[in-house]
Amino acid sequence: MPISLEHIQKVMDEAEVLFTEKEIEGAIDRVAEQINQQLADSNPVVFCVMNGGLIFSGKLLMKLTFPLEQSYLHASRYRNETSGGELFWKAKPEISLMDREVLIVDDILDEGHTLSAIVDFCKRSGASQVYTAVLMDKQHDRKARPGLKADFFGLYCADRYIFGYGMDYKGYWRNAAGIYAVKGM
Ligand SMILES: O=P(O)(O)OC[C@H]1O[C@H](OP(=O)(O)OP(=O)(O)O)[C@H](O)[C@@H]1O
Ligand SMILES: Nc1nc2[nH]cnc2c(=O)[nH]1
Repeated sequence: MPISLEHIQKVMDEAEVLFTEKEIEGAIDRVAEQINQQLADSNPVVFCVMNGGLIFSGKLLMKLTFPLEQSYLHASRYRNETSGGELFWKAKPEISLMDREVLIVDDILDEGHTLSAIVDFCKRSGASQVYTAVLMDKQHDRKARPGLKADFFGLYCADRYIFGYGMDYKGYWRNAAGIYAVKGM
């Protein structure tokens, strides 16, 4: 069934604000500071995980103050749905990862299957070290493996379906300048 714009607007009107733009920008500053301290001499290639990682990557990259290369990859498990399925590669990295330090930047670590599969792929492709950075870490006990964490993360969020700052609700509201939870989800 096609999604109605009325429904999309209603979801925003009824959503709960979890984090304001100011709070998120503070978190991005903190993540950037940690990455600047740890990766400054590593000449990394930084991959944005499309689509959700777009806004966090863009904001983060401008705060990194050392030489790096930037690229993107596109792997999706949700494909505009609100529950995850099989990982589907839409674009694998084009740049060689052989003997490179790699930083993967994504919007959210939920169950972590997406990030784990991307990290495994990078290691199999010859990366010497793979780091991960996510804006949000969702709190629950369904992680792909117990204790799974990103190397760098911005904020913890509740076990709700969230959108904004790159994260979508059915393909919409990636542009929302805050992080919102869908009512009832
Ligand atoms: O930790 P997981 O449970 O694997 O979920 C996290 C992934 O889900 C979202 O991607 P999605 O597949 O929705 O694609 P998108 O980035 O295009 O929204 C998000 O951007 C992460 O990549
Ligand atoms: N937009 C969005 N994508 C996700 N992918 C995994 N969890 C989420 C979530 O809560 N929101």
